[in-house]
Parts: sequence; C-alpha cells; structure tokens
Amino acid sequence: MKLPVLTITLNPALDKTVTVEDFVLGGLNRIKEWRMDAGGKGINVAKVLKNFSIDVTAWGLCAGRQGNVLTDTLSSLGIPNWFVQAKGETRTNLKVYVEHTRETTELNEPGFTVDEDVLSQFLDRFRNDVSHVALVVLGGSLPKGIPSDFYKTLIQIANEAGVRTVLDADGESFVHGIEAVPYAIKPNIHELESFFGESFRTDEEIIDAARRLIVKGIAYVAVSLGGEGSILVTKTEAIRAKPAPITPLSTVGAGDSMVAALIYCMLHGMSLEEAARWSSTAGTVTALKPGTQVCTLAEVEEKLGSVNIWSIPKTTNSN
Ligand SMILES: Nc1ncnc2c1ncn2[C@@H]1O[C@H](COP(=O)(O)OP(=O)(O)OP(=O)(O)O)[C@@H](O)[C@H]1O
Ligand SMILES: O=P(O)(O)OC[C@@]1(O)O[C@H](CO)[C@@H](O)[C@@H]1O
Repeated sequence: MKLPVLTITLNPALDKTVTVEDFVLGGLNRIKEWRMDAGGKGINVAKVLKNFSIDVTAWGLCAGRQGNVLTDTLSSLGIPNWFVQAKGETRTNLKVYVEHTRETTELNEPGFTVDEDVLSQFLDRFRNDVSHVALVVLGGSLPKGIPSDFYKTLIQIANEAGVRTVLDADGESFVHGIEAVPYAIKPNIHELESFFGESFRTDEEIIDAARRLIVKGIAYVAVSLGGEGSILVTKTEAIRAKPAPITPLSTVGAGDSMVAALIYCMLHGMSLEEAARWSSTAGTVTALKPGTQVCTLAEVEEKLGSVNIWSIPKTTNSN
C-alpha cells in the first residue's frame, strides 16, 4: 500500500488577493478585482500534490468560521484533512497586486493564539500516526502560543519513526528545525542569508552555504531565487535552474509549488537534474496565475522545456 504525504500548516490562512491599478499610499484605492483562496504553505503544497495525483493528507490547526471555510475547501478539492480547532479566527492574509508595477505586496495577519490543550491534541495524533505516512512537509509561520522549537519536535518524532521531512520555514522556527536535521529544506535566498547573517553574491557562495547545512546531515537543500530560479544542492551535486523571463501575476505559492514538485520527483526516484527542472517550472507556472492558485501537472509538463538547467561542478575548496 502506498502511504500518503502529510502536509502540516499550523497557521493557515484565507488568502484575499485584491487587484488595484495603482497604489496610493495614504489615499483611497479602489479595488478592481478580488479573490479568496485557501492558503498557508502546507496547504498550498497539498493543493499541488493533489493536482499531481499524489496521495496527500493535510493536517494543521484552524479556528472559527474561516477555519470551516478552509477545511470545506480542502474537502471539496478531494484532500483529506484534519485540523484541530483553536479558539479565535483563522487569519486572512491580504495580497495587493498593483497592475501598474506588476508587484504583489503581502500583508499577513499573525493568526489565532493556540493553547496547550490544542497543541497536545495535535502532538498526540502526530506521534501515533506519523509512521503511516511517506513524508511530512512542515511549512509556514507558527501562531502565537506555539514554541519556536515546535517544528524541531515534530522533525525529531518523524526521524525516530524513520519518516522523511521537508521543512519550509523562516526565522527561529527554521533555525531550531535545522537542529533536528530534516531530510530536505527549501529556504529562499533571503531566508538562507538571514540564517547565516551573510549575503551571497554568486551561485558558488550559495552552494557553499547549502553545503554547510548538508554537513549537518540534511540530504537536500533547495534554494529558491524568485525570478532567477533555484539551486538544488546535495552532498555530491549542485544543479542550477533558470526559468525563461515571464510577467508574474502572483508569486504567492510559487515556493510551495516548488516544494511539491520536489516531493513528486523524490517519490518517483527522479534525478536531481530532473527535480531542478520540475521544481523550477512548477514555481514559474504558479507565478503566472493570479492569487494563490497553483500549477497543474499538465501545465508543468508543457513548460518543462522552457527552463535552463546546468550543473555546477564542485571546486577544490568546496566541502
Ligand atoms: N518572477 C518569476 N519569474 C519566473 N519564475 C518565478 C518567479 N518568481 C518565482 N518563480 C519560480 O518559483 C520558484 C520559487 O519562487 P520564490 O523564490 O519566490 O519562492 P518563495 O520565496 O518561497 O515563495 P512563496 O513563499 O511566496 O511561496 C523560483 O525558484 C522560480 O522557479
Ligand atoms: O505567514 P506565513 O505562514 O509565513 O506565510 C503564509 C503565506 O504567505 O504563505 C503562502 C505562500 O507561500 C500563502 O498562501 C500564505 O498567505
């Protein structure tokens, strides 16, 4: 029997994307169009995996009416889900797309506050059931009330059960998560730079930083570089992917689509080169869609040829 991928979103959101022609700071801005999508990093990964016909289950926490909207949406997409109800309300994250500049500005709410009872319900089921999944994806910010080392705890439990984990977080939860040695991580370049407190100017510097994480035991580091593409690094290989230039409509969920495509490639035993091609294309296809809509398998397959891929050889001074 094939085991499902489990995605975890502890601070999900309804993403409200509004389109304005121009943005006047301190003035009245009329909204031309708006849309609502189920959001949060793990949820976006689940949406893509479902589109890719991978068996996926979404877990997390939610609250209030918006939480019901979120779980109903997941169910209507055919994604089995289990979200422990916290007190309060699931957040709305506002994404403002300005047509004139073609830029999206994100305003993310902090979300609900979690009490110990909710957290222990979640942890108990995770402990009991984690051995029944193929892989766990942990993504996004932590709501108030959850200790910053919570991803670390979950990764430790998964590691003990022999289940691979993919971590996509930032700040303290990323730092602690790394301590538990996840199987794979997907920082964007800003998250990687803030982790090391350094800025990286070249691909070689990024690869060197990724290998400083790989020596800790992480198998797979995927660094996303927005419109510049990505670099996938393992102990023995480094592959660079660069998409053809596009005019993005919303890059929200592009990183999550990349994570989902990486998992698709891992589960199908594809090479690192193929994983670089697939994951970069998935991110780019999602960036071409408005709001938090994600790529489908057919759309990604159609565009696989439009990304440039090359290998970056190890230099004598790299680890
Ligand atoms: N402007 C763009 N043009 C082409 N491809 C893009 C663009 N932005 C993102 N992508 C694709 O999506 C991938 C992930 O993007 P990005 O680095 O922005 O992730 P992220 O910061 O984690 O995003 P998010 O957290 O919003 O999901 C990139 O590696 C690239 O392949
Ligand atoms: O506030 P967090 O948890 O860091 O990020 C949440 C979020 O911005 O990430 C997703 C895109 O990756 C969106 O669907 C969602 O609104």
